[in-house]
Amino acid sequence: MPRIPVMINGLPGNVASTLIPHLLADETFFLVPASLTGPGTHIKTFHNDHFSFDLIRPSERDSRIKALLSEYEGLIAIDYTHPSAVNTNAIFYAAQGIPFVMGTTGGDRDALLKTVSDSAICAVIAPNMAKQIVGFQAMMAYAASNFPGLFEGYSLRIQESHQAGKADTSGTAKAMVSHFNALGIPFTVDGIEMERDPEEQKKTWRIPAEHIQGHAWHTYTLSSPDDSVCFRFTHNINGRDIYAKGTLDAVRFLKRRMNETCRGRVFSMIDVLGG
Ligand SMILES: NC(=O)C1=CN([C@@H]2O[C@H](COP(=O)(O)OP(=O)(O)OC[C@H]3O[C@@H](n4cnc5c(N)ncnc54)[C@H](OP(=O)(O)O)[C@@H]3O)[C@@H](O)[C@H]2O)C=CC1
Ligand SMILES: O=C(O)C1=N[C@H](C(=O)O)C[C@H](O)C1
Repeated sequence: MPRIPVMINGLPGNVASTLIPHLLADETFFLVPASLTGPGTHIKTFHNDHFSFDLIRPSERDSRIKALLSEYEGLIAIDYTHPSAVNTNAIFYAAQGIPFVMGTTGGDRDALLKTVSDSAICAVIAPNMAKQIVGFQAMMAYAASNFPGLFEGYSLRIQESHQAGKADTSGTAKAMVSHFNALGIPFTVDGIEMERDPEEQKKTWRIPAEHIQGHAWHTYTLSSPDDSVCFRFTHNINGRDIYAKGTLDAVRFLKRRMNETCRGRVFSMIDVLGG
């Protein structure tokens, strides 16, 4: 089987950089030596221990993409960029016929789905690529559709802590809100409590010092009206390696769907888990 050419967009960002060794170590993939980067990035190349990438700013991408697409036929993009870039990047991929895995959170999610469904490509879009968290999301989706109103009357607290540089409220936490709504709890995403203060993260949350710059801690607490019952769901991720495996699975999944001539479809990570 020929290798799948993969373009990691969002270098030199944190998650995009974390993916490099995982892609290089897997013989399914061929790493494209170029990456879409932000308008404020002034370096022209990004090197890590084993590889060097041309960084392409938004103003340059239209003139650069044709050559890349003819050299790396069947290219699939992985996007870990910035919430402000989600929609413009998706429009770019769709216009260029590039199937993509969108890990980036934020933006206008309805418009994002429409961009893909109106296009000739498919995409995997998910605010969390960590397979075990996706499994938890699938359990919540199952409960929401099979036991509507199960937690009626309960109150809900959603707390999340991420590195100070994170631009938006956790996309994972936001996605969970709809499941809790279906379970009978009126809650809006404005109610999500965000922690971005490194001092609080160390003192109150007890997040290890070495992960203050890269962590994703989430807790969902449900309390009965008289406080006699409490349910608490917690997933605490240190570092970013956990996202790599799911992302690579998503690329493989997407390649299979495109080979089956599937077009204009959006898949979630729950679809990817199911194969
Ligand atoms: N789905 C998942 O499992 C996960 C999703 N995420 C999400 O991924 C995204 C990236 O996270 P993280 O790596 O920590 O963020 P970083 O800020 O570390 O990296 C983002 C990178 O994207 C670049 N960028 C900005 N605008 C554009 C653009 N228009 N086109 C291409 N690149 C651009 C930035 O450049 P510059 O600095 O110049 O702006 C930066 O290099 C976030 O939305 C985060 O929530 C994170 C972890 C897991
Ligand atoms: O920015 C991050 O770091 C993460 N972003 C995603 C989110 O917004 O939910 C996934 C994970 O929480 C890490």
